[in-house]
Amino acid sequence: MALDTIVDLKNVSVFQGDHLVLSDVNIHINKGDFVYLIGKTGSGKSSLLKTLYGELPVKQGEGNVGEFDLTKLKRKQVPFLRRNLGIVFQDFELLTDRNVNDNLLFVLRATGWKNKIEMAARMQEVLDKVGLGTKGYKMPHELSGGEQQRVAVARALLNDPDLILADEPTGNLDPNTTEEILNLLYEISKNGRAVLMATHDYVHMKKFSSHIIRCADSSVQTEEVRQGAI
Ligand SMILES: Nc1ncnc2c1ncn2[C@@H]1O[C@H](COP(=O)(O)OP(=O)(O)OP(=O)(O)O)[C@@H](O)[C@H]1O
Repeated sequence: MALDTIVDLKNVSVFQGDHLVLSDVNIHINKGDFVYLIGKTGSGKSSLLKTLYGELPVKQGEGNVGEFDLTKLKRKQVPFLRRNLGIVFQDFELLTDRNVNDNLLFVLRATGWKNKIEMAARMQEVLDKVGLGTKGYKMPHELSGGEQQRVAVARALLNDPDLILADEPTGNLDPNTTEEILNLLYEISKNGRAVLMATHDYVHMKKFSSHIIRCADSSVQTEEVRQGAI
């Protein structure tokens, strides 16, 4: 794979059980790319993301995410794949019984960090990056939806992933907050990572030049889009 390649799928079929969701999927994502994943409800967006984070196996075709060959991925390797990814969901999925710092600490510990000073420094770094440098002591319920999603983005950045996968990350947010989160994800992609984001939000999509992957009729098409072109 070329050095800048983060995702490379060739003729991949995506199954949910025996049900063929997508066939002949060809996708190439490089460092710096900000890619929207669109398509009607049930067209296979989440299934495609699940394939990329090792939740659904690649049984047909060839697939690589970073250094990982998805066709050869064993169950026990999935956590290592996920350490190289940041995943953000629509409903934030923060642990509600602990504050922001402890949410981040939980992930650091689960991914092998041991040194307390290094962990504290990394947590501060990612919170600063999402503009929540002073809110580490807050409980999730003390934060707005947009702030909670920023925490989820901070959490996704902890292990400095090459690829952020976001499944409708702005689905529960108002338009202004949506724009803030999109700006944040866009900026992250421009710092040498890639972002693949499933969305139904066609309005905000116009704001960025980016690539689009469209799921329809059991297949995907890739399009390039310029500002205002949709
Ligand atoms: N766990 C599952 N078992 C079996 N079939 C599933 C499962 N999850 C999804 N499917 C089916 O796979 C197809 C694709 O679903 P998927 O969730 O990937 O679509 P989506 O584009 O993400 O939809 P949405 O926009 O509603 O999130 C649908 O037909 C759905 O019914």
